[in-house]
Amino acid sequence: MSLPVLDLSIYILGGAQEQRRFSRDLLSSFQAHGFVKLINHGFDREYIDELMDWNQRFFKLAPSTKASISNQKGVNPQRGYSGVGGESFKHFDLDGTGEKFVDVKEHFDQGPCNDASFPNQWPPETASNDLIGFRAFMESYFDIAITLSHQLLSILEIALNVAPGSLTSRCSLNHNELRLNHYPATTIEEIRGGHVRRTGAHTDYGVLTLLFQDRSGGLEVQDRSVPAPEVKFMPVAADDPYELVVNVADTLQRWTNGIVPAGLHQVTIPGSRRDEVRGKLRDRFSVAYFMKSNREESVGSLPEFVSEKRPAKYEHVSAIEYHKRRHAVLYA
Ligand SMILES: O=C(O)CCC(=O)C(=O)O
Ligand SMILES: [Fe+2]
Repeated sequence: MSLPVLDLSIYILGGAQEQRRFSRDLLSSFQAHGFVKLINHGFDREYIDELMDWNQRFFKLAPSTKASISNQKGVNPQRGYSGVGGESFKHFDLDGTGEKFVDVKEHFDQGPCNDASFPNQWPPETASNDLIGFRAFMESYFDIAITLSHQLLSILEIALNVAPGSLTSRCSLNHNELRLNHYPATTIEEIRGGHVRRTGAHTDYGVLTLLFQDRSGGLEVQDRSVPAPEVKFMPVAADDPYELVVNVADTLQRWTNGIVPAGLHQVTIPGSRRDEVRGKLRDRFSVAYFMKSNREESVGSLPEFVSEKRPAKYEHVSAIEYHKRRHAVLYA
């Protein structure tokens, strides 16, 4: 089975009927998989190539340069560089052994420009480190992704039959986050060995996540056709790095009172190599943009989605408090 691929230009250029159909298709893919793939999303190929190029250039920086902008470990939103082993999604320990896994990835996290509460940390840009223009590009990507994420959320409002702005107004401050991921080269043996992974199974905390991935493969989403309590995953094809992978995250699940559940996902051995017992895995790059709620907004069930038949499942807690609670587990 593969994820539905939707063409956003059908919505943008279409009439009312095409727009309604697109919004229904978006919602139904989210409900079936927690995920969808988009083409004609507005980012052209050169721009995505450039994004992936900056991603590679950032991680080629000297370890001491990356360390000079280290993220301060803790519950706050991440800013700057995190090295291998910084995170471990132990709480989604699906085999129930309670053992700690190390996620073999390094990442760079960025929040809104001029965020006084959680300021960004930028690497020095010099001719010798090949990074001149990094910050300007990353800030431009952050801004364009704001527009796209709002557009997708407003399309979902149509499908969910709620008033325009019911969801998007809760994201008006764009307290979003952008992450560059680098998974260093490893081996199949090491991952099969059990204590090393790329990214353990998890859901994202925000509203929607927009992801570009290179051609390496390894991203998997939960196969919801398999009944609980069993959890099985299916690979997300990685043959087209220009497709945008979009997934539902916790806040949207909570706001909609479980009507649009967050997509559980992980990064592991690529699907095409699932049957191999040994061999090298080349390094992998991805860029995740997390659309998030305004920090002080509640991430409890919204009244629009609560009824006598469907009582509220999610308590009212602010988005920033929710983020901190999830983060506390992440670094546990
Ligand atoms: O690298 C990927 O494809 C997924 C990354 C991811 O799940 C995340 O950064 O939250
Ligand atoms: Fe994720």
